[in-house]
Amino acid sequence: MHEADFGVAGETAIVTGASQGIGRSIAETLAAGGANVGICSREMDRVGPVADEINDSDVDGEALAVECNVREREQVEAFVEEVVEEFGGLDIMVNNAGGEFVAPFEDISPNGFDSILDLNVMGTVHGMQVAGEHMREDGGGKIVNVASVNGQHPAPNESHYSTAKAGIIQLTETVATEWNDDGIRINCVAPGLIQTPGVAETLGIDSEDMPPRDQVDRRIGYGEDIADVVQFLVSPAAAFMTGETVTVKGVPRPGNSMQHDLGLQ
Ligand SMILES: CCC/C=C/C(=O)SCCNC(=O)CCNC(=O)[C@H](O)C(C)(C)COP(=O)([O-])OP(=O)([O-])OC[C@H]1O[C@@H](n2cnc3c(N)ncnc32)[C@H](O)[C@@H]1OP(=O)([O-])[O-]
Ligand SMILES: NC(=O)C1=CN([C@@H]2O[C@H](COP(=O)(O)OP(=O)(O)OC[C@H]3O[C@@H](n4cnc5c(N)ncnc54)[C@H](OP(=O)(O)O)[C@@H]3O)[C@@H](O)[C@H]2O)C=CC1
Repeated sequence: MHEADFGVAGETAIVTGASQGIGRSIAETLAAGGANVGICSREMDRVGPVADEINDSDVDGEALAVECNVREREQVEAFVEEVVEEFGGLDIMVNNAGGEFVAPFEDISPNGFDSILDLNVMGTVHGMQVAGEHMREDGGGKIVNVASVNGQHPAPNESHYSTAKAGIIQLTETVATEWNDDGIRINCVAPGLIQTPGVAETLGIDSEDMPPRDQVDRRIGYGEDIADVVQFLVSPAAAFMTGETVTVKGVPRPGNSMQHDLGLQ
């Protein structure tokens, strides 16, 4: 009888942008599943306590925090190297670090547009290329990129971010075909609106009284909604999936976008 295997125990994973929000949920979930996790953010003061909390808990996975700005190639190289040395390899790379500001297209300067492309697209390119090199040497691995429903549907006032996230979806599909022979599976997750500190700051919304996770409608997402899907994508259960983008957005609505969810569209 076939039994599905969603396990990650004993694997080594990297999660970028894990001091809070979705990245933190992914790191905690993989560590609870028994994976060792290397996590980064731009500030050790913010990401260090997340690793401490994982290491002080009773989960099987260990955590290593490293200060790393994913926009800086050399920092990504040093981060990945440190994790490989600490845990003896690299099986899973989750390119989660990303972000934006909200502004009409005509008000976004070339430098402003470029900063969002650099953070989201080039941050992912650095993570994929640096991790990919280690994975090729080790005979394979799994990569998950974090895009957004905004890369799939129009989202007014987020032209730079939507362009970047659409790019991440295409990057996933294309490189998955190139690296298939190296045993590297690459997939993407496209979250709908997820309650995180970043969203609270960017959109000024918080959701103290969210319905429980088993309710799909009338709520925005939890970080764990994304983390569970990421764990599936890097597990043996997803062995026949590569180059895919999995949308995780609760109840589908016409013109689904974050603005729509917020009643702004
Ligand atoms: C629906 C939303 C869902 C949310 C999803 C999330 O991802 S939530 C996650 C939310 N959390 C995060 O996003 C956290 C991560 N955020 C970051 O890393 C950075 O804040 C950054 C990448 C957004 C900018 O990085 P950086 O160091 O390069 O910043 P910098 O200060 O050097 O500015 C560069 C250029 O951008 C311009 N500009 C900036 N703001 C605005 C604005 N509001 N308006 C117009 N323009 C703006 C600025 O003027 C400058 O252009 P200029 O004047 O030289 O022509
Ligand atoms: N929340 C949502 O509704 C959605 C989010 N997403 C995507 O999910 C991902 C996570 O979003 P969310 O959790 O909401 O974001 P948050 O802003 O809450 O968290 C972002 C994380 O990324 C880190 N980070 C930001 N910039 C960098 C950088 N240059 N280098 C390294 N780390 C960085 C931050 O750490 P620090 O500040 O300490 O550096 C923080 O840990 C992003 O890619 C986002 O675009 C997609 C769709 C919806």
